[in-house]
Amino acid sequence: SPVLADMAERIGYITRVQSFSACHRLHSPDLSDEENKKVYGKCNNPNGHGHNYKGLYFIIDAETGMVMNLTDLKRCIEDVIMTPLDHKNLDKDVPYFSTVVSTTENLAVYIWDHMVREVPEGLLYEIKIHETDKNIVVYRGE
Ligand SMILES: Nc1nc2c(c(=O)[nH]1)N=C([C@H](O)[C@H](O)COP(=O)(O)OP(=O)(O)OP(=O)(O)O)CN2
Ligand SMILES: [Zn+2]
Repeated sequence: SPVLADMAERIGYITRVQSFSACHRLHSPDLSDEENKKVYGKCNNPNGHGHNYKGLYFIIDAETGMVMNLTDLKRCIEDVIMTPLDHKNLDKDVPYFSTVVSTTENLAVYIWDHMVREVPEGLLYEIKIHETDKNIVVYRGE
């Protein structure tokens, strides 16, 4: 019997939430010190600051009754998020952010670009990062 009736007409979404901690400083090498201070304000403080980020990863649609096996998704998240980012200084430890400002928008793009290679084609729907309880960024690969 089919794992899910008329699957072709249905789209399911799953989310796996993963928290990770990292520190950073918002600073663009393309701007002067004064411009950096003006654009990024307190987040340009040379000492940096930390966040407990919370990321949510939505994957869509499949033929197996599972959108994607959550055990496989957990492994992808480990490789894409936890190993390179958790307990790291984003600006110093992650080569990508040596030239790209470590805003949450850019972090979402970084995670999308790396995650999209690891999951079956077309399944990654959205990266949503909670930088703080109030600051939330969504990126859908557009
Ligand atoms: N567009 C963006 N703006 C800001 C980003 C960002 O990634 N994208 N990041 C920061 C800082 O990193 C900062 O840590 C967040 O600052 P703030 O808004 O002050 O954080 P809170 O939610 O903790 O603020 P409350 O004081 O609790 O309101 C800044 N801007
Ligand atoms: Zn910050």
